[in-house]
Amino acid sequence: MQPEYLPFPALLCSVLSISRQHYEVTLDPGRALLSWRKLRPRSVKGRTRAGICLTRVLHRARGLAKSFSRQITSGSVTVPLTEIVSVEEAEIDGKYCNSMKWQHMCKPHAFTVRYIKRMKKHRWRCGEVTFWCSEEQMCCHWLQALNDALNQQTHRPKHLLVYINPYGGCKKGKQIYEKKVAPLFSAAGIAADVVVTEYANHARDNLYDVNLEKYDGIVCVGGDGMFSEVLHGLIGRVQKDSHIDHNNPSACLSRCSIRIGIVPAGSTDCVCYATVGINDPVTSALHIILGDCQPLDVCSIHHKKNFLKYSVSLLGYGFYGDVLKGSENNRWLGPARYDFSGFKTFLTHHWYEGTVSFQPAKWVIGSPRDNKPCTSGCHVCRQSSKQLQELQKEQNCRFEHSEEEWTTIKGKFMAINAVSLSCACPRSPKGLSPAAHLADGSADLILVRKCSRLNFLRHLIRHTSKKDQFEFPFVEVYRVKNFQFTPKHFEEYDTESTDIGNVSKKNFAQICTDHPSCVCSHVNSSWNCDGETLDQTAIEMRVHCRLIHLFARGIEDAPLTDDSNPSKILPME
Ligand SMILES: Nc1ncnc2c1ncn2[C@@H]1O[C@H](COP(=O)(O)OP(=O)(O)OP(=O)(O)O)[C@@H](O)[C@H]1O
Repeated sequence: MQPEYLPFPALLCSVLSISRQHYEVTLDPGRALLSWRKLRPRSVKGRTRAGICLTRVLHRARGLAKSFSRQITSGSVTVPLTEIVSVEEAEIDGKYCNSMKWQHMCKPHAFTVRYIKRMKKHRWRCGEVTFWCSEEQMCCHWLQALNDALNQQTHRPKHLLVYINPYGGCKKGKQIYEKKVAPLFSAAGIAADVVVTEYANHARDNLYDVNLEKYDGIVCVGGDGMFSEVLHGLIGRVQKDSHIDHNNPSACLSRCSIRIGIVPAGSTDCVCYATVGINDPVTSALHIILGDCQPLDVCSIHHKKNFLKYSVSLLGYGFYGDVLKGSENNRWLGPARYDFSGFKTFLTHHWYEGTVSFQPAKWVIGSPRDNKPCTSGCHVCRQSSKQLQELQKEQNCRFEHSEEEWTTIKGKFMAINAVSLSCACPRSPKGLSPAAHLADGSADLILVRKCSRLNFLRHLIRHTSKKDQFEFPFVEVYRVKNFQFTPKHFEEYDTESTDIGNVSKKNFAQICTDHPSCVCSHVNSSWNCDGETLDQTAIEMRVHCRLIHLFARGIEDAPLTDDSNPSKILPME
C-alpha cells in the first residue's frame, strides 16, 4: 500500500543493462522523467549480475539519487516522459542473445524505449534504447509503469485521418509516408486511415462528409497547397456544422478543435517550416505522435460579401502575385519554377497603384520590428491573445469596420504582403517578417513602395540575411487586425463590378497603354494567397485569432549545434 503523503505514483529504480553495461535506471513519475546512468565497474567479486533488482518503491527522487551517488559515474541521459515515443517489449532473437553473451540467463527479458533525439536545426530523430532485465516480472513491471505514464498523456492522438497528395513537390508523398511516417505511427500505436487524393480538392471535399468524431487529428502529406486544401475543408466543415455564414466578412468563426499535422512533401512547405522549424517528415511525424498543439491565426479573404479564401502564410500582391502567376506556366520545372519566375518577375520590375486601408491590432504586445521572434510557448502570443479575448468579450465578438479608425495609404507599390506567420523557409530562414507571431491575432502588413530595381534587389536580399529588412525608406510594416485593398483601376472605372480583375483590365488596359506617360505594362497584379492565385484584386482581409491548431509546438529556442548530441540532457540533482 502506498503511504498517503506521496503525491505521485511511486518512483521506480532498477539496475538494468544496456549493451552489457550496468545502468541505474529511474522512472520518476513525479518529475515526469526517465533517466539512466552508467554504474562504475566494480571488482569481479563485487560485480552483481545484471538485473539484480534494486527497485525502490516509495522513495522521493531526491533522496534516492543521493543514495546512489557514490556508485555511479557522471554522464546521464534524461528523457522527459512527454518525449517518449513508444515503449514495447523487445524482440530478442537467438543471434542477438548469443552475441550479447546472455546465455547464462535462462530467458532474458528486455524492453525498448523510443524517444526524441534533438539534432541540428530543429530536426528530431527517434532514439532507441533497449533495457535488459534479469526477471520477467521486473520487465513486466517496467513495461506497465512506462505504459501507464504514456497513457496518462491523453493529448496524444490515437486515430488519424491522413491525406496524401501523390503529385506534390517531387511526387514522393506516398513514398515519404510509407517509408518514414507510417512505421513511426504504428510503433506509437496510432491507427491511421489513409486517403491518397485522386484530384485537386479531393481532401477538401472529403472533409465535408467524413465523420470527424472518429479522429483525433488530420494529417496532410504534401506542400502548402495541400495544407490549404485541408485547412479549407476543416474550417468550412466546422462553420457549416455551426451554421455560420463564411460569406459574411464580420462573422465570428467557430474554432476548429481537431488538430492538423503537416508532413512536408511539397515544393515550399512554408507553413511546416515556420511552425516546426524545419521541413522534415520524420520531425513532423514525431510532433504528431507526441500530440503537440500549436494554435494558429487564420486570415479570411473576402471580395465584397463573397468569401474567397483562407490564408495562414502569405497574401501577396505585386511581386509575389506575379511570381506565382509566372510559375504556373512552368510547373514542369518542379520546385525550380519559383526561381525561374522570380528572376523573370524581378527583371520586369512592375509596380501597381492602389489604396490600402487597415486597422492596427492594438492589443498585441509586440511589434514587427522588435526583433522578438515567435518561439515555442510564446509569451507574446499568449498575452496578446488574452488581451484580444477580453476586448472581444467587451465588444461581444463584433467586428464592425466603422468602430475604429482606419489608416489609409494610397500609392504605387512593388509589393503588398500580409503575413500571419514569419513565412520562413529554407531559402529565407528568417522569412518575410521574422517577428510575426503564430497566434497573437494579428498579421504583419508590409508595403514596398515603388523603388529602383537596385533598391528592390537590396530589399529582397535582406530576406536571406540577418539584417532588418524593413529599414529601407520605401518599406513600411504595420501589425494589423484587418486590411482592405482597392487597385486604382478598380476605383476609377469599375467600382460596381464583381469580377474586377477581368473587367477593369479590359476597360483600363487600353486607356493605360495609350497614355504617353504609361510605364506599366500590367494594369493590375493578382493576389498570391498561400501559393494560389485569387481572381479578384479588390479584397478585404481579416485575422481570426487561433482559429486552428496544428500538431506542432512553434520553434524551440535553443537549437543544438552538435548532431551527435543525444536526447535532452537535464541536470540531475
Ligand atoms: N491527386 C491530385 N491530383 C492533382 N492535384 C492534386 C491532387 N491532390 C492534391 N492536389 C493539388 O495539388 C496542389 C499542389 O499540391 P502541394 O501543395 O502538395 O504541392 P506543391 O505545389 O508542389 O507544393 P507547395 O504548395 O508547397 O509549393 C494543391 O493545390 C492540391 O490541391
